[in-house]
Amino acid sequence: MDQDDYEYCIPVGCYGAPGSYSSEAMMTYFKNQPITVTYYDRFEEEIQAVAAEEIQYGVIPIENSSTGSITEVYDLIRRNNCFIVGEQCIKIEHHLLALPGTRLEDIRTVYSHPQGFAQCRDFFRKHTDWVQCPYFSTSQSAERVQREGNSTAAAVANSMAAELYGLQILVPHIYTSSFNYTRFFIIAPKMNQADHRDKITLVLTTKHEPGALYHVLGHFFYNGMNMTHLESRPMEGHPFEYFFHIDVMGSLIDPGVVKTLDDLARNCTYFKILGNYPSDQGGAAHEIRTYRSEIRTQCVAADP
Ligand SMILES: O=C(O)C(=O)C[C@]1(C(=O)O)C=C[C@@H](O)C=C1
Repeated sequence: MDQDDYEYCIPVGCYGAPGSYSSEAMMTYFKNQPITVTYYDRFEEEIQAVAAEEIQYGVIPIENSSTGSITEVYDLIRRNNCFIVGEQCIKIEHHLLALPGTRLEDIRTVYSHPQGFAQCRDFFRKHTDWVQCPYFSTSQSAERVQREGNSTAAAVANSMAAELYGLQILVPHIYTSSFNYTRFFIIAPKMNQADHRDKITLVLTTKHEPGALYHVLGHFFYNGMNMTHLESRPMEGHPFEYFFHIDVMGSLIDPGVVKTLDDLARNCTYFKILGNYPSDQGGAAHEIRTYRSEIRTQCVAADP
């Protein structure tokens, strides 16, 4: 590789370390594109690096299908000057990893990202004598078990981490829900201008009065815009008042969508578009849509 090749690489930030689910999402999203990766221990450091334009993109988890939103990331994206330019869903398959030769009865301590523990709640209910130690990412938890050479420790992480850090899969598939997916945001210092962007993420506040949110939702309903996510986050210093983070299908290229959002913004006390980007159409997103329509069909069949 010569100097020109290095200059061509896209600088991407990623949470955790090689083998983290975030790195899996990054590799899927940037497949076949030359990237140079900087890993971050904390979501905040990564988001600030994007806002400061130290990296061109950041890959960061936003919500899990079983345990819900990674609320800290919502707050950080809102507070820092960065935009959502893409999304990537991946299937999450946690295993219990330990040093080769470790027996299940030897385990005393388990390391993982808090989401790893939350997504394997039923498994850990059977092992209440183990100390659950929240650590950075799942892959850093695996790396710690290897580095410390501790045969009473284990980590919750994926098979890629097992391979990278020389651990054995002591108990496979320890996640509670077999339908376990995490959605990641791809963030950047500037908005995505791609033609095929079809999803909008925005944040707003309303007056503290009856029906305020109902009127917000009405704008989407009357203009045929499908809302796919609503998250309320507390407003610091204003007890029990909220920022509403909303994902809705639409493109800012469409004048009808722009008019709907203009009208909506006029009725809000705060309004910011955090991104307009192409929705994930990949394998995991397809599995989720298929599962959803199967469930809907079953519900209709059960309720004639
Ligand atoms: O720890 C990792 O490997 C991560 O990429 C973080 C993270 C998360 O924060 O949700 C990502 C996906 C899984 O849901 C579990 C952990």
